[in-house]
Amino acid sequence: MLKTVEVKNVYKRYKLYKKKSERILDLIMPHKEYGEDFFALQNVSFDVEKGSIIGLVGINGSGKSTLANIIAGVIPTTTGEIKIQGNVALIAVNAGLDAGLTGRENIELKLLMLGFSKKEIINMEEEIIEFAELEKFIDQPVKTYSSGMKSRLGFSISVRVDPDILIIDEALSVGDKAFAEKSLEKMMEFKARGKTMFFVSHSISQMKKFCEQIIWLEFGTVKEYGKASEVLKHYESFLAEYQALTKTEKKKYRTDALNRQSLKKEKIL
Ligand SMILES: Nc1ncnc2c1ncn2[C@@H]1O[C@H](COP(=O)(O)OP(=O)(O)OP(=O)(O)O)[C@@H](O)[C@H]1O
Repeated sequence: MLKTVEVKNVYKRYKLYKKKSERILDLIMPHKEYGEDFFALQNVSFDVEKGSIIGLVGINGSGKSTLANIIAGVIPTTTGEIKIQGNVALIAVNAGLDAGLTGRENIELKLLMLGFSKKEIINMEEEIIEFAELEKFIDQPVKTYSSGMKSRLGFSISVRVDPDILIIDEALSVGDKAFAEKSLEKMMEFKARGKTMFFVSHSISQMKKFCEQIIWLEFGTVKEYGKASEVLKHYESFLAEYQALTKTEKKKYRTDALNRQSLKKEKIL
């Protein structure tokens, strides 16, 4: 089978600064290493076959959005390799929308950037506005939109553009139920057409309905990758155990993991 996404030994490091002055010092004197290294992703590797529907799960801060953004090319890796066959669209709240422009201007800008002609844009525009249910508001600045409206606009542009790989990051959780159902139908259509899709959500029931495989991230590393029914079963029992911890135990669990994410990786990076 053809691989559409290959992720190899990917690390993503963020610098955490205690004070603004530290950030500035780090910029002007990088050799002194101000700030603390924090690895949102550590040694992440996996392959995805064309037409797969992959769910990304993990508790808050486990690195799902970071990974989604890296696959979409929105942010770079620190080290590691990403190979993508085809074009990718990321749907996330606010992703790729310019808040100062109107909804219509955002549609036009995005389509122009993707290389569509003026004539094609005119044809696509009305369909996008209708699907997003934004008719009356389309000429208002995006900064006046609710998060549901932004998510509807982002979703509608991305699906109309018809990408080879579609990444949906929690986008459905902010819209209303009717739009979520309409979007799910659209995603089913994509699935039937053999597109590759990544789906980030905290909703296990949506994952069960939709995904064939699951990547479970835990504090920046891949804990499990495999058949959805199996990985979700393990993830659900982990969640039950985690939720049963006392507040202090939960805090310790998170602190220990966060400390592991801050360890120096000098040999690798
Ligand atoms: N720009 C940044 N600078 C510093 N740390 C960051 C930055 N972006 C993300 N992080 C950290 O990286 C880790 C992973 O974040 P990410 O948003 O990918 O997690 P997530 O699994 O999507 O979380 P959630 O389920 O809460 O959306 C978190 O600890 C987060 O605080």
